[in-house]
Formats: sequence, structure tokens, C-alpha cells
Amino acid sequence: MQDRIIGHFGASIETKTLSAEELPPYIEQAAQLMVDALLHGGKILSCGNGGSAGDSQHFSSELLNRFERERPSLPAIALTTDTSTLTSIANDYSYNEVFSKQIRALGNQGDILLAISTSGNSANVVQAIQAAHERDMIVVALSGKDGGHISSLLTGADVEIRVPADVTARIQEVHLLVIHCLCDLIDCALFGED
Ligand SMILES: O=C(CO)[C@@H](O)[C@H](O)[C@H](O)[C@H](O)COP(=O)(O)O
Ligand SMILES: [Zn+2]
Repeated sequence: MQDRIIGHFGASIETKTLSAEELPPYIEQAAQLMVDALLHGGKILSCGNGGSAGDSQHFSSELLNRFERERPSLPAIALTTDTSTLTSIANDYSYNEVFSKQIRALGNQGDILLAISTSGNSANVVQAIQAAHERDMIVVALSGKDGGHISSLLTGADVEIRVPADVTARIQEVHLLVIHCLCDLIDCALFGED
């Protein structure tokens, strides 16, 4: 059993090493888009399923509350938390619309959608991206594997941060690290390097 554990640690380290070689320019671009949106009165909506729902809440709580230092609250909404809204949309329409209907109500031009999917194929995240584009929002996608359907939907104004891995858990582990990088870069840009 300990060999399995050591195997998980080794695979996670390997994925992070590869990601450190490939992802920094995309993470920097994504942070810049988020900083520009926040400086112009925009907000960041986030969504995903399962572990990625947790990631989207993790990110929004770090903006709304704080990351590693004292600073004013920043505007963000996780679209994964309101069970009355989620269940009624899924019940009356379709689970595929649970995020897109919220985006049509809450998303404005200049806001950012942080769309999280390890496969890039979750239908409700795909529809969220389509709704964000209809609202003239920019999309930052955290993906993995071959980028899936999501990657084919993105425009030149969007950014995809695609983790170079095929195992969902390994991709999620890097997604969380990327989220912490984004929070750090946002704090540095808005409040100065500490
Ligand atoms: O956390 C995990 C697996 O580590 C699962 O809950 C996982 O997030 C779920 O199966 C999701 O539905 C997968 O969706 P996606 O990443 O392909 O968009
Ligand atoms: Zn998981």
C-alpha cells in the first residue's frame, strides 16, 4: 500500500514539474485578464463539477475573503453553491443548463468566467462557456487531457490552461496550484508585491 502512496506522490510531482515547464505563460495571461476585469469593475464567475465544483468555490472564497494577506474583498461568485437554483434548473430544464442560466442572469460584459473541467467535456461547462460568450465575457478555462470540446469553443480572447496529464486526480492537483498562482498574481498586481 505504501508503494501505491509513493506512486501517487511521484506521479503528482511529475505532473507538476511538466506543468511548471508549460503553463506559466498561460497562467500569467489569465491573471492579467482577471486583473483587468477587476480594475474595470468586473467580477469572476466560476463553475465545474465534482472536485472542480470544490475548486471553483475555493477560488471564489479566496477572492471574496482573502488569500495570504490582508486586503479588500474582491468580487467573485461560484455558480456551484445555490442548491435551490441548481436543483430547479436541473429539474425543470436540464442539468446541462445549471451554470448557463445563472450566467445569463449574472454575467456582464467585462466579467470573466473561470470554467473548470479535467476532461473539457462536461456539457454544463460547455454551455456555460457558450452563455459567457453571448454575454461578451472572457473565459479562462482550466482543462486537461486533450482539452475536449471546451478547447474547440475558446476564442483568441480567452485563455486555456491545459494540464499536460490524462489522470483526473493529477489534473485536479495542478488546477488547485494554478488557482493559488492566480490568487497570488492578482494580489501582487492590485496591492503590490509583498
Ligand atoms: O473529484 C473527482 C475525481 O477526482 C470527481 O468528483 C470529478 O470531479 C467528477 O467525476 C466530475 O464530474 C468530472 O468532470 P470533468 O472534470 O470531466 O468536467
Ligand atoms: Zn477528486
